[in-house]
Amino acid sequence: MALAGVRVIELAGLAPAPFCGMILADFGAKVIRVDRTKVSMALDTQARGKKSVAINLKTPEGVAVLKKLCVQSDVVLEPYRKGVMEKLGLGPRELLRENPCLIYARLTGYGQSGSYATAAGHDINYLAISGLLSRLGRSEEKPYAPLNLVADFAGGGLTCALGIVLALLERTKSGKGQVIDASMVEGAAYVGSFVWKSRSIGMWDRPRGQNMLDSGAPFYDTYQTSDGKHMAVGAIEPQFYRQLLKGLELDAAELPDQMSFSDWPELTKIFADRFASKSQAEWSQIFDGTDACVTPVLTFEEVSSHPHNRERASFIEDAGGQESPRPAPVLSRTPAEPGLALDPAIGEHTLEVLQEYGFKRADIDQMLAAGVIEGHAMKAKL
Ligand SMILES: CCCCCCCCCCCC[C@H](C)C(=O)SCCNC(=O)CCNC(=O)[C@H](O)C(C)(C)COP(=O)(O)OP(=O)(O)OC[C@H]1O[C@@H](n2cnc3c(N)ncnc32)[C@H](O)[C@@H]1OP(=O)(O)O
Repeated sequence: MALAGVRVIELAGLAPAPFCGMILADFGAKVIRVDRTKVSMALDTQARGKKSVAINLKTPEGVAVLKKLCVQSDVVLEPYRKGVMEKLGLGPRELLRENPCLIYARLTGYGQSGSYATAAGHDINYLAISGLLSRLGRSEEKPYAPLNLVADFAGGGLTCALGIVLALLERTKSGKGQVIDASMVEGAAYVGSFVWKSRSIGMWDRPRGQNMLDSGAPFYDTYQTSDGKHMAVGAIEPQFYRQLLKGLELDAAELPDQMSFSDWPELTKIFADRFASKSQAEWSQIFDGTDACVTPVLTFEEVSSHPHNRERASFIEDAGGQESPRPAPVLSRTPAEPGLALDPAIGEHTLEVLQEYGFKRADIDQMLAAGVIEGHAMKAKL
């Protein structure tokens, strides 16, 4: 796998950093998640392929253990508020001094500088400050955050993973590590570059929810079918739009022009009436195999059995029978090989990992007894 041999220490976090760690693990890195002690359940639902060690960082011994793990690794991924790692004596200055090859990734909402740097926040706040949230939502409605996908995952975890991979690549030339300041505000804004930069061609001149790609256009929206399901329509280009009209059995000559903004609400009603006349399965049969850019809106229960997804094996099942998406993209020679085992319990690999990193068994036992670290026992308590 592409990242085989890369050792990552991931400090347990809420959602973006765990996703970043899972991407690295999916593509072959050895990712060790550092959990707290005395917690009964991991909140990390993105733990595929990771190992878990439980360390109490409120003890000097615990901090020393983490330091030893970090300086022997390639990457440290930390999801805390600015200043937390410095307070522990584990800031980038300290760790890079001991291991100049270390890549130190800091994944936060607001970044390491600026007046919001130490403020608490979540995806919706970062999205708001990026400007993007103001553009999301339907006409005459308040801004609407599309789950926590944009800032936490696209602008956060994924962008941070890109930063880590870039730093690993650069390190092959310079031999040096570096610090990655991954701000979810900036990551989200960057993911939104198209929106920013396509203002120059008038793509977003109209209010929220009245533009081509924000549910303003009748040919780029979802429609309810007679069985209460939905179809997604993305027929932008004229040749595809013609096929949409053909499938809907509508005559272009009797309709307003596709790009007549003022007629979009009327056209949307016409399309809505048509879609409401047949079931999702009937519309799928009509549009499958055409270039009308019309597809059924599938539920999570339906995706893996859809022929296209099934043919590509786009979804995988873990040992507990839970389905999830296969890692993307697919690399031809060194594809990801996602672990299918159940997610690690907290501290499941403490002993194994510490021994691998050079700790003596007697020292491990002494730290276990003192509550500095926790091991397998936690699994039984879950
Ligand atoms: C009813 C509630 C149920 C909750 C269920 C949750 C289910 C998951 C839901 C996922 C929702 C995802 C949402 C939508 C998101 O947007 S997640 C993104 C959140 N934002 C970020 O990650 C940005 C960066 N992080 C932060 O800004 C902050 O960490 C935070 C998220 C605001 C949380 O702040 P806060 O809890 O005060 O923590 P921090 O200031 O980071 O400090 C962490 C403290 O914990 C300590 N710590 C860490 N590891 C250990 C350890 N192993 N052992 C002992 N202590 C540990 C650190 O030392 C630090 O302590 P201290 O410096 O405060 O004394």
